[in-house]
Amino acid sequence: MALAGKVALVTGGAQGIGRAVAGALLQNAAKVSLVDFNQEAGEQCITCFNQEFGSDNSLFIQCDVTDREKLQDAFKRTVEHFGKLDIVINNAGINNENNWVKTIEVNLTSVVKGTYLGLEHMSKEHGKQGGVIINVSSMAAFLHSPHQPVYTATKYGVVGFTRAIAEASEIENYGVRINVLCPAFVDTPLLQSIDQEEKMGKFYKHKDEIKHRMSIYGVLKPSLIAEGMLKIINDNSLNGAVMKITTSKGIHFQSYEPMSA
Ligand SMILES: NC(=O)C1=CN([C@@H]2O[C@H](COP(=O)(O)OP(=O)(O)OC[C@H]3O[C@@H](n4cnc5c(N)ncnc54)[C@H](O)[C@@H]3O)[C@@H](O)[C@H]2O)C=CC1
Ligand SMILES: CCCCCC(=O)/C=C/[C@H]1C=CC(=O)[C@@H]1CCCCCCC(=O)O
Repeated sequence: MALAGKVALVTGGAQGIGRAVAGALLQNAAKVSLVDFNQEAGEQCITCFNQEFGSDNSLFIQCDVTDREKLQDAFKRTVEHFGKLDIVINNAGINNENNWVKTIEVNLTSVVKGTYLGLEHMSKEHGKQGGVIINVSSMAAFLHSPHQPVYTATKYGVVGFTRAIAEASEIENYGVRINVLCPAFVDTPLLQSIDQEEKMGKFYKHKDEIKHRMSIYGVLKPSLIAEGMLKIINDNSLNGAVMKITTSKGIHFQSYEPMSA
């Protein structure tokens, strides 16, 4: 998919990985709708994007992705503002083992809802033109963290859901490619949650073990994750792909044995 003129909706787009991929999309002449519940970060981000890329190419919508009606409205407002939708990046995520119900709601339930909303606005079954959806998981889906069991579960779930709905999209000819991206540790504010007992709960005592893993595996730059996302968007052959991004191997893909009878 050529990016110029394309419209992308990015959840969690106000900071971290979401902001990085939004900036990369704007640099390639796409238009972006940032859906984030952090009003201050969203306004600050949009101010920067408007200065760098012009005020007609970015939109900030304050929205908690766990509020289904507000998320549905965010998609509707994005299409009303830009006239169409081509790319959805379900990126918003948290690390909160203390409030693990919320973690499931943000990291998994909202990714499912965002995927279905993306299909509503892009799928040929709804008379639309097709598009691309990227769901953000984690390398925790391959190297589980004993100190983040629910975070790990949500990221496993995002991989499984994405692979399944991608095959459904192919079978039903939705015209929408759906892929999942699994980064290792990335240098974003999310990592601050490791030092927050209110987020880590009873696993807080293991924070130094997580930091030790970070020292072993390294910490990636958000720009590399954005590079991986653009690769997925630009490669029309990718559907149901599981992209992994690590310090040791860079951007690569998980391979799976064909399903046996
Ligand atoms: N930072 C890391 O080491 C890694 C992050 N990831 C995943 O990447 C994604 C992005 O994470 P980061 O950029 O690192 O985090 P971040 O905390 O820097 O940014 C996340 C953004 O999502 C927003 N957000 C959180 N909950 C929301 C909600 N309920 N509604 C709307 N917006 C909400 C936040 O306001 C923030 O702007 C997440 O899914 C995370 O699990 C995956 C692997 C590693
Ligand atoms: C800690 C809060 C933010 C969580 C970010 C995240 O998703 C972390 C994932 C890590 C959890 C357990 C792990 O060890 C995950 C990283 C695994 C990296 C594996 C790299 C392997 C390699 O380089 O070959």
